[in-house]
Amino acid sequence: MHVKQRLSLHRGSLIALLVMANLVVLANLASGDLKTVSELVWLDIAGEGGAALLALLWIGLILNSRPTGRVTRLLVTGLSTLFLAYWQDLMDEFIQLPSAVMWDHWLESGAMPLGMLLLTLGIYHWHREQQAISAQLQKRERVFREHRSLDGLTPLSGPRYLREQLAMELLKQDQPLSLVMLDLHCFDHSRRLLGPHDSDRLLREVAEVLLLNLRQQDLLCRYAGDRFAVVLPRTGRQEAESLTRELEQAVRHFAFKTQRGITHPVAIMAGLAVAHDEDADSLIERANRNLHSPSRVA
Ligand SMILES: Nc1nc2c(ncn2[C@@H]2O[C@H](COP(=O)(O)OP(=O)(O)OP(=O)(O)O)[C@@H](O)[C@H]2O)c(=O)[nH]1
Repeated sequence: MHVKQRLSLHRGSLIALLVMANLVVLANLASGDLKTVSELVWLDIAGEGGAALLALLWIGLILNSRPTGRVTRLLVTGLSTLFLAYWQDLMDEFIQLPSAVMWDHWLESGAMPLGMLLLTLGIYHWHREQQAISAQLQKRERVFREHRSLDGLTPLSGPRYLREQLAMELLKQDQPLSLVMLDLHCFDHSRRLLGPHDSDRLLREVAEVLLLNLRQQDLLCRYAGDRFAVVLPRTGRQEAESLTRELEQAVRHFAFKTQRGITHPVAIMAGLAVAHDEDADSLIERANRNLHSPSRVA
């Protein structure tokens, strides 16, 4: 989003600040007299004017980088109040107010602590918001790191994780467990036809299609190059066969588009193994073997 678009989201706050700043100028002009040039103290003008300008700059930076909401409101209101205190301080340098006028003291001395208080509240909530965001980022970073160490191409885990998860599921002896191996048909041919970029994207998109067609409890892993493995916990033969058919159909109906917009047909072969009394490696081996058997099930 452009700076202009972002600032337009906060148009109300900016207009309110402009109106307040103008009112302060008008109130000073209406109540006091302009000082002569010889009465001006340039160092004070530079210091107070600089502070007011910095407060404005901070408001601009916050409005440009933050979404609307409570934290932004607190920060901007606090900084605007501080700006008004400095602004009145600056007016004092140009306009002499009669000693009977008290509102300028209130504006200078009252607005400053109020602005600080609002700013502190805003920073406190900003800090909490940042903690929540950091916690989420850490989680994502961990997931990303784990996945990266297993498979750099798809957002899936690799064969090591598959074996670990299968071993865990196989411990639950009272529940049926199925494993489906899925292998892209003639992927070597596709890779040569499509080139490395499109064939990589094909693998990623097939992984997404498969994920979309799985249930919450299922686990999809990338077993090797163009081979995927699906762990189906609490699933017996009949249900596993029906899920396998659905996965095959989903991939067959997937119209992969090359970079040039041409549809490239995709098909997948499946091998299903229902767990008996065995370990993860033997289950994987049987599912792999069934990829090449006409019945695809054992
Ligand atoms: N683009 C890309 N290709 C890969 C990747 N990993 C493996 N491959 C390719 O996948 C192809 C797998 O070829 P094969 O094992 O012969 O499989 P296939 O061509 O599908 O043959 P069938 O399984 O018999 O249908 C090889 O050409 C590998 O180079 C990868 O990460 N990206």
